[in-house]
Amino acid sequence: MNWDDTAGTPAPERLVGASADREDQAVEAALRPKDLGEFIGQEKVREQLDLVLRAARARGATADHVLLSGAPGLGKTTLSMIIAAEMGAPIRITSGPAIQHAGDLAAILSSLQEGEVLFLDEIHRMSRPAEEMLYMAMEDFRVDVIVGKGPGATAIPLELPPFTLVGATTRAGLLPPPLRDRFGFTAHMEFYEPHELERVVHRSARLLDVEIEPDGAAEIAGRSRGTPRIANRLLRRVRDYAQVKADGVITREIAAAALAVYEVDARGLDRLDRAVLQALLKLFGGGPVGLSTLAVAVGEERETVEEVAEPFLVREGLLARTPRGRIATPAAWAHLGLTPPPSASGGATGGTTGGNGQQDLFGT
Ligand SMILES: Nc1ncnc2c1ncn2[C@@H]1O[C@H](COP(=O)(O)OP(=O)(O)OP(=O)(O)O)[C@@H](O)[C@H]1O
Ligand SMILES: [Mg+2]
Repeated sequence: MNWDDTAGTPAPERLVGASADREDQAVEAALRPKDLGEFIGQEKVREQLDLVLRAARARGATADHVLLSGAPGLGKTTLSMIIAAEMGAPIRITSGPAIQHAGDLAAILSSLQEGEVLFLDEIHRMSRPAEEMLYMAMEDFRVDVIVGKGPGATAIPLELPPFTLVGATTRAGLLPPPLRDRFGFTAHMEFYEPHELERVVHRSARLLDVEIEPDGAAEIAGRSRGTPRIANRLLRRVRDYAQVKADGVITREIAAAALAVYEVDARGLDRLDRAVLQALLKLFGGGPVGLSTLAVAVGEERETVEEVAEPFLVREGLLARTPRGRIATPAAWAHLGLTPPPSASGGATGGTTGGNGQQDLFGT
C-alpha cells in the first residue's frame, strides 16, 4: 500500500500512536497499577507524591490539589486513580471538554463528598467561565452560583466540602498561570527508560497470562517509544503472533518477527516515520528541505508529517527542524543503514544547494 491510498480517509490508529484507541480503553483498566508501589518508574514523581499523600493522611486532611502533566500514555489517569486509592477516597472523573458551562462544573462540585478526588482530564480544554469558577473552588472551597440573568442576576455563595482536584494535561504550557499556581503539587511525567518499560511488559504479561522471556520483553520495550501504553499494545500484538505462529511463548525472535510484520522497527519507528526519513535522506541528501516538500514526497499532508511523524523523530535525535528546513542527523543515516554523501551538511556547515540552501521544489 502506498501512503497516497489513505489520503482523504481518516488514518487508522497507528500501532505506535500514543493516544488510547478503542482496544486500549477496553483493556487498560485491567492493566492499571492500583497503588504507588505497583506504579513503575517516574521515581521522582512517586517519591514526591508519596510524601504529599502520607503527610495529608497523617494530618487527617484532604490532599493538596495535584497537577499531572505529560505526554499521552505515560500514566496520568492511572496516577489519579492511585491518588484516590492511597487516600482511601472515592474518585469522580470528568474532563475539560465535558465541562462546557460553569453550571456543569458547579453541579459536579456541589455534589462532591468530603475528601473526594475530582479528576479533571484535559484540564487545558475547559471553558473560560468554568475555569474562573474553578479558581475559587480550589482556593476557598466555595463557588458563586449565579441565579437569574441580566441586571437582576445574583450570586449565591455555596460552600463546598474540601476535595482534592487532580488535573491532567498533555500541554502544561497552555494552562493559565493563575490555574497552574493553585495546584499544591505539579508532577511532570517523563518518557520511560527501556528498563522501566521492560518491567511494564513483564507485569502486563503476567496479568494477561502470557509467557515471556526477558529478551522478549526487552525487544518490545525498546520499540515502545518510552510509553507504557504503546508497550502494552505491542505486547498484545506480539502475543497474537506467538499464539498463531509459535507455541505462545514470547522470545526475542518472536517479538522481533511479530513487530516486523507490523512494520515497527527496532527503534519504534513505523512505516510513516521511516518514509519521512527515507525521503529526507534519499531524495534530499539529508536536507535542509522544506516541510511542504517533504510532505509531498511522502504523499502525506503537511500536518501529518509535522504532528504525527516529526515529534518522535526529533525526540530520537534523527531529524532536526531548522529555520532553513528539515535536516537529518548522522544518527538518521546510521539508522537506515545509509552512508551520508561527503557533501551532506547534517546541518553543520550549510546546505548543498545554492540560495538559502533549502531544496524546496514546491514552496513552503
Ligand atoms: N508507571 C506505570 N506502570 C505500569 N503501567 C503503566 C504505568 N503508566 C501507565 N501504565 C499503563 O499505560 C496505560 C496508559 O496509562 P494512562 O491511561 O494512565 O495514561 P495517560 O497519561 O492518562 O494517557 P492520556 O494522556 O492518553 O490520557 C495504562 O493501561 C496503564 O496500565
Ligand atoms: Mg488519561
